[in-house]
Amino acid sequence: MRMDKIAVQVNDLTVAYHKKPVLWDIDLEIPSGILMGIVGPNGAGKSTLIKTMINLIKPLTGRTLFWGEDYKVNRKRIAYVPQRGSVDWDFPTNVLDVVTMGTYGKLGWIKRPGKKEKEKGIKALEKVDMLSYSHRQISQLSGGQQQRVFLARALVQDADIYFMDEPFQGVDAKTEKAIIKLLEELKDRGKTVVVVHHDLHTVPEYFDWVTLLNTIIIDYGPMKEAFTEENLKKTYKSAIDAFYKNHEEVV
Ligand SMILES: Nc1ncnc2c1ncn2[C@@H]1O[C@H](COP(=O)(O)OP(=O)(O)OP(=O)(O)O)[C@@H](O)[C@H]1O
Repeated sequence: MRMDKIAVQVNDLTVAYHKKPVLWDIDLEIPSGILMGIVGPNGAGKSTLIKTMINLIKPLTGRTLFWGEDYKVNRKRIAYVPQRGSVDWDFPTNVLDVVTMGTYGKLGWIKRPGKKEKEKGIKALEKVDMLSYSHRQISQLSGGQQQRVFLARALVQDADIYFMDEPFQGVDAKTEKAIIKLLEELKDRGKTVVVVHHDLHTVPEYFDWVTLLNTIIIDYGPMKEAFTEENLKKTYKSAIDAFYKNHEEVV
């Protein structure tokens, strides 16, 4: 694969919490311009993988390169939408402010968002159908609305790579459709989109690449090649075994 076609390169990445490895010797190459799902059972290390790639967690070994360079060099080109549950929604701020704050990556820390940034924020809110909530406190939003606000915030950043940790969690079917449409639009504009996803049924429909993770990488690649029954069995085997062990008395 040519270097300029690879957006992200992960080498020998091992991560542990309290000395217990949760990611083991991860090697992964993500080409530019794909829409990729990361799947695996609960606790497989999906969120940890994304967070480690973008320097939020320090690995024991290994590193991640973006377009062949360190994360720090490319910080402004990388957007991250965390899991909704990991954010303090009681923070006293309104929807438009949260969204315009997404432009900080471009503004630097000192400058406050001005008229131009506000206009960008409004456009993004319009795109996710949340404009009428722009002055609402973020504590007064439903789960699906929070998710849309986060998406708008990522959109104003106008990054080249988007990492999203379970963007469909707790949203209704209509919002899910709207989000997937946006992700496809990003891809059509040449962006790289990486999404932690839970629902195996929708994986082939939503994404064109998939990574199967369970502490180690089981496989990754184009959907047809990687999303096979055998790979799925390998990925979920320990989870299935654990389920039957816990339910021995009832099965
Ligand atoms: N801050 C932390 N301290 C200690 N252990 C952690 C921490 N964060 C995650 N873990 C553990 O690391 C493992 C991987 O967690 P991670 O959240 O990356 O998995 P995941 O695949 O995203 O899970 P899920 O699908 O349930 O969200 C789990 O066993 C989890 O309990």
